[in-house]
Amino acid sequence: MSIDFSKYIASYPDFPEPGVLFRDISPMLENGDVYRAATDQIVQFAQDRNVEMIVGPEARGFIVGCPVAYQMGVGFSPARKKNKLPGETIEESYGTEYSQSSLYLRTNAVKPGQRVLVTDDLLATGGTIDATIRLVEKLGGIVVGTAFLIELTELKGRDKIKDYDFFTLLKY
Ligand SMILES: O=P(O)(O)OC[C@H]1O[C@H](OP(=O)(O)OP(=O)(O)O)[C@H](O)[C@@H]1O
Ligand SMILES: Nc1ncnc2[nH]cnc12
Repeated sequence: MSIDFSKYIASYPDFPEPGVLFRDISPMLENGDVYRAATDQIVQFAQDRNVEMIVGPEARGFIVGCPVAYQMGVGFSPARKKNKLPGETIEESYGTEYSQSSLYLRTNAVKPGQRVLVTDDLLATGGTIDATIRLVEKLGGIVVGTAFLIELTELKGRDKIKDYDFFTLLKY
């Protein structure tokens, strides 16, 4: 059965601030068959690249990366916002369509030479995923792929990650 995934994305103008058309993945997550089918496509992409570890940024990167990690039997490490991760961490700052922030990763999250998939729900300006990739590479990980549910093509986030293999389910 082929699924029209676009039917499971809700669009909200002027959220969280004027001028932003927010693409919400909640309807996709709320339908078990659709969430699983979307996850399966990313699992296939990751298996083709012999992924050994997954890293995703807070918060929606967890929603995409964790079921893929579970299905593949590999680890998942969260890249988190300020004051969320205890212990020794590394930091990268970044900007997005509507925020300026930093992400942190545990220094033990990734082993040097490990093949890492970086996941998020949506690629917009690419600031978030670029910071996540920099964190992984600082630890010596090899980013063998980036995977999203949605790419907002007008915001040209792909330009920031053109050196990396890329998967997206949907484009707007
Ligand atoms: O490509 P970019 O311009 O960086 O934008 C994409 C990022 O923005 C959203 O996260 P947000 O910062 O809203 O955090 P959240 O997942 O905690 O809601 C989204 O989930 C991506 O992580
Ligand atoms: N337009 C958008 N919709 C949903 N999440 C986003 N993150 C950044 N831009 C977004």
